[in-house]
Amino acid sequence: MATLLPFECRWGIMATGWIASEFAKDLLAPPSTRNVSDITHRLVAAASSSSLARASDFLSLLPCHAARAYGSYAALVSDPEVDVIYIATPHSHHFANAMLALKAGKNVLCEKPFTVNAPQLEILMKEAKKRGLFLMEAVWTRCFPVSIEIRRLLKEGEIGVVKRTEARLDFCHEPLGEKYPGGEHRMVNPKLAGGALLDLGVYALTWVFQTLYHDLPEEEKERSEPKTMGVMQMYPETGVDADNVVVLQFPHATGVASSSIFVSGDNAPSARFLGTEGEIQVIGPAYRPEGYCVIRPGKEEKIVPCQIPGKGMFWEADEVARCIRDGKLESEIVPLNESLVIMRVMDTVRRQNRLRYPEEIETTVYDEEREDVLEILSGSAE
Ligand SMILES: NC(=O)C1=CN([C@@H]2O[C@H](COP(=O)(O)OP(=O)(O)OC[C@H]3O[C@@H](n4cnc5c(N)ncnc54)[C@H](OP(=O)(O)O)[C@@H]3O)[C@@H](O)[C@H]2O)C=CC1
Ligand SMILES: O=C1OC[C@@H](O)[C@H](O)[C@H]1O
Repeated sequence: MATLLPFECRWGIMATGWIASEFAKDLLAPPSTRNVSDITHRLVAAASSSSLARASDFLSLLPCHAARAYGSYAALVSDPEVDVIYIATPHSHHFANAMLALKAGKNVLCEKPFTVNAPQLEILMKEAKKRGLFLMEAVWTRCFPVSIEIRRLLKEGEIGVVKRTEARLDFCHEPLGEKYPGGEHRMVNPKLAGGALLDLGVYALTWVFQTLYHDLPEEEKERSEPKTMGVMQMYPETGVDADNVVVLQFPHATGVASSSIFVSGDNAPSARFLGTEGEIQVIGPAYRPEGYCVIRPGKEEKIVPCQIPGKGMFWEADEVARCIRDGKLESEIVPLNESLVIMRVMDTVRRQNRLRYPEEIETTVYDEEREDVLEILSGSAE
């Protein structure tokens, strides 16, 4: 009997910072450790905009001996062996970097938040569609089996009708002054589109949208874009938001999403789905759910821990591989339109709080010279 070989997805990694390295390690973990046998991943190449040596160093720490190192992103997107580019640069650069990859004919998985604003994302979506390429925001959380399981439970009425979702991501683990000296770190740097909302709030909003919007019938989604009201407290040194609370009014339910670098996380659940017959709580941080708890009046609490054999980024990579294998241009788990609606919500909250980034990174104009402009702007040019 013929055995079907797994589909091999060939990756190029753009940038060599922290998350690029975490992603690469997960990508190269044997799929069997998570009971996956239909696809495999190969890391074909990685590029650094700083130097070729940095890309080589990055690869030398990984078990991928034949992978090629490039000293520019342009060289990476020209590699004919690469099927999909994973973009792991700061927020400010996503639009230009994704355009570079799409224009070179590459499928794209782009780190969160997708872009600086919704109009930039609309341009990326048009470009991908025009070229018949796959495009997805790397909201890895959505691809966790536990997220899929929670969505199923809510859909099946485990806690009745969900009337409110509350989600939060508070990320102050150290005194702020020590963590972000000089305000240069991407978390607080306006030139890199920093701030709690774009960096962390996107996860809290993801839980609101996965539970109050994702499973609505398509024809209902258009009239269900929520009314949005958000407040922010600013990081004094740089003027980006350090703390925010966003209230979303859907026709059928309410969402509250908050995120902060001022507040330290505690043991409270990172998300609560409140229904007419009980609630489900997410255990673990909003970006990396480790389990859930079902609470119903008069019944025993049910705690369900979920195993994560690694960091958990392989599940989004698996989703990308399967979509590419099946010729899909977008993922049903992380749909483009949902990323766009969330981006619009973040635009609204920024407008309400007068948080605007430098024009050079809010722009919807793309030209190849932009790469240099961005480097000068963020002070990273050598
Ligand atoms: N999914 C998740 O859990 C996480 C996602 N993220 C997201 O990943 C992205 C990157 O975050 P992270 O890895 O922490 O950031 P890092 O600062 O560690 O890395 C960013 C990399 O981008 C490249 N880069 C290109 N231009 C610039 C520039 N002007 N300034 C700084 N870096 C530049 C650099 O790589 P090179 O020099 O090689 O080109 C740099 O190493 C962000 O979008 C962030 O929101 C971050 C953390 C967790
Ligand atoms: O995406 C993220 O996840 C949580 C943190 O590790 C990180 O700062 C943020 O960018």
